[in-house]
Amino acid sequence: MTEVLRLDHVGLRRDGNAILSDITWTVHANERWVILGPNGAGKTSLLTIASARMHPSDGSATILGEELGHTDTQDLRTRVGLSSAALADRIPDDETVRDVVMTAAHGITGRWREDYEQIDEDRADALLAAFGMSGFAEREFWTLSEGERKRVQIGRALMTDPELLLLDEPAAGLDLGGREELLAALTELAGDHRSPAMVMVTHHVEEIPQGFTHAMLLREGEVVAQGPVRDTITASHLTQTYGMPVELHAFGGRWTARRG
Ligand SMILES: Nc1ncnc2c1ncn2[C@@H]1O[C@H](COP(=O)(O)OP(=O)(O)OP(=O)(O)O)[C@@H](O)[C@H]1O
Repeated sequence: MTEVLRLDHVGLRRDGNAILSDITWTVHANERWVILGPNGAGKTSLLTIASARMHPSDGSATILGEELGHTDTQDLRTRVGLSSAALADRIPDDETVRDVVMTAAHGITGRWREDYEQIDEDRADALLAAFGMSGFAEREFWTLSEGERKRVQIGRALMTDPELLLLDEPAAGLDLGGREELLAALTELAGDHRSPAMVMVTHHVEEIPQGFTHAMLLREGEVVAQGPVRDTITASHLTQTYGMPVELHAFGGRWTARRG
């Protein structure tokens, strides 16, 4: 299966601190990864490298066959879909929902004088429909609820038909109903063979959608465990990752965790 992402001994340093250390990781086209780890473990930093928005300090990162540092990252970024709080914060308040999705075609937030074709508008509308947001296309983004915003952001991340989809805490801030709806949408996306490779960061094993195939556990910038989801999401690995005894239960293809 095609390799979409390969990190070889990647390290990241800021102000003399190691944020990521010796990360070696490969993602293939048919894989759906979940990344878990405590606050500050380096999850967002890892996605920032995987989305070609930051270069590693050590090692090499190859995204869709292009090695960072030896390629035009502007082009590469349009081939990687990213949904993150940092990106959502850059969306102007008065941007319409359709434009939030459509402007991803130009890799920007905030519609200005770019040219869009009917096909762009049709794709944006189809993505909004796929995430149950058809009736919201003309609304201003700021008027949406947190759950509605999250769904629009994932639609936006898919606008360029990316080969790699990165979701940073897509269920953060959602209520129970909103979370379950989003998980259903992600489960459907994960199960569709036309979907891109997916990597999702989350804080909760409860938020791992069914159909996710692989997991990585990070602690203090280092990999504690990675591999097929059933071998990786274990009580013993979570105990190591969070530095406290963790009790893990599986029920109907979903997990739940608490202090053991
Ligand atoms: N530009 C920067 N300069 C200095 N330190 C940074 C920078 N960016 C991130 N860090 C630090 O790197 C560490 C990892 O941050 P990162 O956001 O990747 O973690 P995370 O696992 O996503 O955390 P959270 O779960 O809280 O979102 C943190 O200690 C953070 O303070």
